[in-house]
Amino acid sequence: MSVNKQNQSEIEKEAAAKTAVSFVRDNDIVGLGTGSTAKFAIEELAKLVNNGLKIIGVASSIKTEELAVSLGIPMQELGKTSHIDISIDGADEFSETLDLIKGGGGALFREKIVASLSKNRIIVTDSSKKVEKLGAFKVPIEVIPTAYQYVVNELEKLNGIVNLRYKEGKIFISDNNNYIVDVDFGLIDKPQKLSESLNQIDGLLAHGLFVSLTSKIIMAKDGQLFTFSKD
Ligand SMILES: O=C[C@H](O)[C@H](O)[C@H](O)COP(=O)(O)O
Repeated sequence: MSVNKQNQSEIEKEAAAKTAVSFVRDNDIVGLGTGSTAKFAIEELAKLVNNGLKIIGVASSIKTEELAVSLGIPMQELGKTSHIDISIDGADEFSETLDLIKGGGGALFREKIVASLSKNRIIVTDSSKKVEKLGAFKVPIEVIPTAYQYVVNELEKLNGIVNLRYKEGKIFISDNNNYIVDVDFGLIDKPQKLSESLNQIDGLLAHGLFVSLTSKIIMAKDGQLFTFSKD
């Protein structure tokens, strides 16, 4: 990406994130996403908290927890949370049907739990994330190491090309001490069907296809805001 394109994408991410934060109300329990776009939302929320907004944050990753705590946002453990009023998170790809691919940063499992607990699920993105059909971005899948080879076999039966994720020369380990595989299924015609097939595989903890888990997507492009929602 050229420097200008990169700047443009950062500007778009920030604009979308700040808009999403305007939906947060006093006393909300707020799900905090992971990644470079969610980070803008967390920083904006922290400013409001320091000016008196009363919220409790719930983090979708260790990195987000550390950031939110360092900025002074009061936090509650995900495992002790039964309800989230609003969550704000990023995505790696989205379609106008509000289906997403997430997990580029490896946080998909906790992000899915946060989204599942949330009443109002807002996704914030720059314009590079919008696609006609999901699938150019390989689907991140979290795998319990003991089941690794079995899960690979099952993913190959679904015509997936499986790549174990590495970081800095070492196998990437998720916040939950599992592996991540990035799986190329080609362009995905039926995300719901693929999601259901993946959900059947023992040892596959979570996959990055988010279907029916989004209320609204806020995308910024060329200084304008675009909103995608079911209603
Ligand atoms: O695991 C990471 C998350 O799903 C992120 O929300 C996703 O990768 C988008 O990240 P970014 O906002 O940095 O593009």
